[in-house]
Amino acid sequence: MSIAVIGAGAFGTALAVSLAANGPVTLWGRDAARIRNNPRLPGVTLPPQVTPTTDLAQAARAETLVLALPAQVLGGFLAENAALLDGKALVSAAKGIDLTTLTGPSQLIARACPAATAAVLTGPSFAADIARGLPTALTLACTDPERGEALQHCLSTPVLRLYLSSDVTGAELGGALKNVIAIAAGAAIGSGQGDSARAAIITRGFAEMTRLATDLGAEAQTLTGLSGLGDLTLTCTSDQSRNYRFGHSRGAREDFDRSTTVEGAATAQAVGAIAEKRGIDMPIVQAVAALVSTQVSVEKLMDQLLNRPLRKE
Ligand SMILES: NC(=O)C1=CN([C@@H]2O[C@H](COP(=O)(O)OP(=O)(O)OC[C@H]3O[C@@H](n4cnc5c(N)ncnc54)[C@H](O)[C@@H]3O)[C@@H](O)[C@H]2O)C=CC1
Ligand SMILES: O=C(CO)COP(=O)(O)O
Repeated sequence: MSIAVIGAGAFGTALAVSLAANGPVTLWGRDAARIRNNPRLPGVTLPPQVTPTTDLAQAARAETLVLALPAQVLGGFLAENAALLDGKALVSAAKGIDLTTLTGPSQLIARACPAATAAVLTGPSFAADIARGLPTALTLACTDPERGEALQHCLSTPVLRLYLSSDVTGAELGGALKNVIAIAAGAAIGSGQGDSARAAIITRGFAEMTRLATDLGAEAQTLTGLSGLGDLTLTCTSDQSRNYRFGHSRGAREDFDRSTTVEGAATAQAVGAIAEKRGIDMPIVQAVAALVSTQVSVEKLMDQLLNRPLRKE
């Protein structure tokens, strides 16, 4: 199966470098100079098996396209390039919910490219770790069992181990929601609330993730896997996470580079809107939505969370 990675940011570049262990890979990006020398992934050079290109038609000749674009640009990109992409196997690596349509990557693919096979690649994985060839386990979710298995095999490498799931909704919601909770965890640590408060945010955040995902048709078990609890743990506890660092900067009242991709910010607002519509209690997500869209302080939001009525676990 020929492979192209679409999007030459940190994650797309890391995936292309890793997948080169299996054979040739095309890496598409908008800027030729930045594809070869990605400022978001310093020190990483493309192996000869990776062919960089700015020609989307050339990249789209591959049978399998891994879409490594930010969640908020994915819908527009798919709509604009549907003629080239429809009918392919489209594997989204984006972790977010689209703020315009309030849907995840698989629905964006289905809407723009109805003849495509949609799959989701998600789970605990920092681009820098993957690019360095460190061992990583991910979830590959696809509703079609045969195509899912074929993708699992073609996208696994000796150090990148993919576990197959048919629960696309659960897998993509786990990846999207953990970013929101990571912002909350970072904010708690940045504002000096301590490690115990972070553990409470991770645990109660996981309860919120499961509540929403199961309401939307996901299996609860998926949330306990790599794409849910696995990625939540990684992202809430590592300085490598941009979502965590963004939350930390808000808590510590420090500056943050606004050009950084922080998927949890828009996703908090999207999920807040979904939760409100469906009457689902998601106080941590709503607090993060307020944090990213207003000037409210982390301390005030913490007070609001702590002053909620006591309840059963
Ligand atoms: N960096 C990481 O460690 C991981 C990232 N991801 C996910 O991968 C997705 C991409 O993230 P990163 O690569 O890290 O972000 P990034 O900020 O490093 O790169 C984003 C890339 O998208 C391109 N881009 C932006 N708008 C575009 C458009 N309209 N058309 C075409 N290209 C466009 C940019 O030029 C850039 O190359 C996100 O959803 C993220 O959550 C998933 C796992 C790990
Ligand atoms: O998704 C990731 C790790 O699994 C990367 O997290 P950040 O986007 O917060 O850096």
